[in-house]
Amino acid sequence: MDTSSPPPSSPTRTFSNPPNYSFPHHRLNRVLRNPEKQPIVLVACGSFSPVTYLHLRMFEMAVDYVRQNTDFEIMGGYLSPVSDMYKKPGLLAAHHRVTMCTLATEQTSHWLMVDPWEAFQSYQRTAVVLDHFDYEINTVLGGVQTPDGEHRNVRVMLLAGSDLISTMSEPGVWSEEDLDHILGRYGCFIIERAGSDMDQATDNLARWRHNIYLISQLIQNDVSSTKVRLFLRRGLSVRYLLPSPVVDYIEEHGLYKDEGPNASNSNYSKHLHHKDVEKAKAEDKDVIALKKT
Ligand SMILES: Nc1ncnc2c1ncn2[C@@H]1O[C@H](COP(=O)(O)OP(=O)(O)OP(=O)(O)O)[C@@H](O)[C@H]1O
Ligand SMILES: O=C(O)c1ccc[n+]([C@@H]2O[C@H](COP(=O)([O-])O)[C@@H](O)[C@H]2O)c1
Repeated sequence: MDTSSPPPSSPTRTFSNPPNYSFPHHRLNRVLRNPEKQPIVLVACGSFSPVTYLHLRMFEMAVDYVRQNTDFEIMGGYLSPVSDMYKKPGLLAAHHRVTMCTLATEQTSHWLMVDPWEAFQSYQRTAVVLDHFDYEINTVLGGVQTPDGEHRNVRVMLLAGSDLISTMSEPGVWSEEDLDHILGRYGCFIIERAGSDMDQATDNLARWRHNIYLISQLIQNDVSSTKVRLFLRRGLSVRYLLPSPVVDYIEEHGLYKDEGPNASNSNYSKHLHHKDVEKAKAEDKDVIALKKT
């Protein structure tokens, strides 16, 4: 890794903030431990309906990978739950998803944060979300410092599962310009996901290979929010699949007892990925299996 390469400059976009919004940075490390390293921040975009231990584990896997294989230093990590306007089936209202992510990060982690910026407004493309982080961290906060007080810009990087990255090769889901922005300018860490071939997922993204870091799952975990929602609908326990405060919150508020507001939403077809079709098929199989019990 060439740490002398210039960090991405702040974008020229203007951003619309939700009412009463302030960028969370209470756990952002503002001083590099090692001045030779390039400071980065990890951003995971997704539905988080609900957040699971696997979503949190993705960050820990990235920490180990970064320490062992790169010249980066991680200054912070963020979950960025998607807007209600994404209208994906099973997508619970943003305030519940943000609260669950906040419970999970504040009560089980010392360094992860939740940014509600995209959740509480109209749908924002991932390229715009990453620009928002770049703007807040490098332009508004002024980046970070070395132990000697030298300024450094922080590189924002996407953290995603291999199912999400494989949608980047599917026609009509992501714009070419946005892919170049996300993978060319920022870069990403991809966590292997059961049922999603990592090499196939990145085959068509070869021109950005230098900015794509593939992380194998050494302990396989195929928990998904879809399966958790299915269990909850069937009255099955999800304890120890999700952080306890999240399970308690779901129980207290009686969440996920039905299929949710977007169950048969045809508008979502714009975003309907191959992986969702596969998941829907798997869910059908699981329902049949559960009915037999
Ligand atoms: N088991 C997993 N292995 C690797 N990555 C995962 C896993 N579960 C989720 N992710 C990643 O976490 C991010 C957020 O995912 P998301 O909220 O869509 O979770 P999900 O479990 O895939 O949800 P759903 O089942 O509702 O589609 C995405 O980048 C996704 O690829
Ligand atoms: O920016 C895009 O064009 C784009 C296209 C498809 C998906 N995304 C983002 O990827 C995430 C996918 O979440 P999910 O739950 O559908 O796996 C979510 O944060 C979306 O906003 C983003």
